[in-house]
Amino acid sequence: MSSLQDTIAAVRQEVCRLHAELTRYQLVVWTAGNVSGRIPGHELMVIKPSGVSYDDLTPEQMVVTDLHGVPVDSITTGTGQTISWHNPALSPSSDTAAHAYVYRNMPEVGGVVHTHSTYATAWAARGEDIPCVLTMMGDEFGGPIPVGPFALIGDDSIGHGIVETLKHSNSPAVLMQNHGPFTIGKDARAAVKAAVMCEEVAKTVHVSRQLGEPLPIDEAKIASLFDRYQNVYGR
Ligand SMILES: O=C(CO)[C@@H](O)[C@H](O)COP(=O)(O)O
Repeated sequence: MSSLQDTIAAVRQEVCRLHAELTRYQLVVWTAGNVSGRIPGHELMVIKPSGVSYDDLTPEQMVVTDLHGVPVDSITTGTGQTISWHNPALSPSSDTAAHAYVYRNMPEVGGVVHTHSTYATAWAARGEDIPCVLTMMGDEFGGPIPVGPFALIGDDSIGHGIVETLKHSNSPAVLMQNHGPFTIGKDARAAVKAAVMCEEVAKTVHVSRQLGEPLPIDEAKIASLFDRYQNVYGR
């Protein structure tokens, strides 16, 4: 087996496994959320099939597509060698074009996640950024979690909204207006972590607002928190 086939098998395994984290942290209901991962070094990504229950997902069902979201089952290398793999007879997620747009336009991104987690989606429905009023937010998001534009599902308009919003932000999460959170990371696991943290802070800031006005954290302290967490924490 070529190293590309090994890499595809490993990313399929990881992307499949990470969907169990979406249910473990109660970020999704039914089939309403998806994880994808880039195949490093190739114009390829792996994403879950559309409409399959999380409990039934297997690594072999993860769909390999190009970075326009079109399923592909082989590539021809620069040396003329054809490398092929098996794709399932399943459509890729309805959010594939959005994920693919992010990979095309943010080369540093290796994983994308979408959920409809309750509190983050409630903020998205109101079209309001989540203000940075928690040290956990300074750590993970480096500022507020921004709202992206309303966009219809199916083409790359969601992807365009994600990229245009996140390129002006430290945040790995964007709340697409009236829709829900999309998160990015250096790999699929990091994007899942951002989705978990996004829901947690959306809930806490909402609860805090019920009690009064949360206290802001000044910009310099947010920058310091972000720098420590991104460059020192866990090393
Ligand atoms: O956002 C949406 C629809 O609002 C999607 O996330 C789907 O609900 C999940 O679809 P598949 O990944 O199963 O196509």
